[in-house]
Amino acid sequence: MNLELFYLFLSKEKMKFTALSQPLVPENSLLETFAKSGIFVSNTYGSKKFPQAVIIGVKKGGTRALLEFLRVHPDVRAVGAEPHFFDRFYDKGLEWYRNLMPRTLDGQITMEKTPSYFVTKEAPSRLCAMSCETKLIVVVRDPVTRAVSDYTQTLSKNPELPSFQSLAFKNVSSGAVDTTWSAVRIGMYAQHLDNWLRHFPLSHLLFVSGERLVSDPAEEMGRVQDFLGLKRIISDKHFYFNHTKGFPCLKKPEGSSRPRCLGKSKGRTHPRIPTEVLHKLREFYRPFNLRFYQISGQDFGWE
Ligand SMILES: Nc1ncnc2c1ncn2[C@@H]1O[C@H](COP(=O)(O)OS(=O)(=O)O)[C@@H](OP(=O)(O)O)[C@H]1O
Repeated sequence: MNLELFYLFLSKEKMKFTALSQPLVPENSLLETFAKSGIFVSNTYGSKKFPQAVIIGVKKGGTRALLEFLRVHPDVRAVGAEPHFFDRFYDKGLEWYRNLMPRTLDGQITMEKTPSYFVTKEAPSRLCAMSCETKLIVVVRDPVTRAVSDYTQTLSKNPELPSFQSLAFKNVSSGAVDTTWSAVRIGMYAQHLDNWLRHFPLSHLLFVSGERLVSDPAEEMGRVQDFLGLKRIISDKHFYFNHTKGFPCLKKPEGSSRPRCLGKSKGRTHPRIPTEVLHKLREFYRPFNLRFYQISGQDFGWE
């Protein structure tokens, strides 16, 4: 096989391969197949590129689900773990960051997700210093539910944690919300968005509804694929609703024995929070939500 033909074959095979089972089968398996068949291949196809699209937030919005669903697409390659480059590891330098990326062939998009970028003051200017052309995706979710989800995660690591209401309010009876608590602060989306819009035009941002990602993943994934300039490949036929999990999961990829739901840390049972506490928090968020709808041009329908 001449080299050009071989790369074409490799690229086509890889497309099929990533579409069906990317997260379950190590990418080296394809190369092993070639090795077994006597064809020598070094693990250097494609190249490591800076991400052209980044899922920047929000924490507990549904960012893992979005990334895993996107990875079904043959033209998307993504880092599995969160790199935290633009918040924690910026001093390691851009080459360090690029090296974390998977190799991509021409036409494939490199992606990563780190939900804390959305609330990191320095992240927009740093990301723009890499490339102001980067497409940014934000998965947003009702900030009250998001705060409870955030609290649930911390509680799962520290069962001695004080109650939700004692953390959310400076004074529960006066209803003064403690905006220094990160679980509250992250949900003030409009404020964080202002910071991003100082560096990126609104057209570079896509807001994904965390609620619709659960109720109608195919529809939401359609919007995401359009925004990324990808062919609409991920569709209804990739999802089924798993009633035990209470969430949509990916159907069994070919060659795998099981369908794929996200792990136990996604879709935790939330503790019961008193209704009046949730009500007070809803009132607090209302003006922020309205401003967020105005800026983004989308009404997410949170009460
Ligand atoms: N398909 C599917 N399966 C499981 N979970 C799903 C799914 N789609 C969205 N979600 C919601 O994602 C919430 C976790 O959000 P993130 O992945 O952004 O969390 S994290 O910031 O990365 O920790 C997680 O929050 P909790 O329910 O509070 O655990 C889920 O509600």
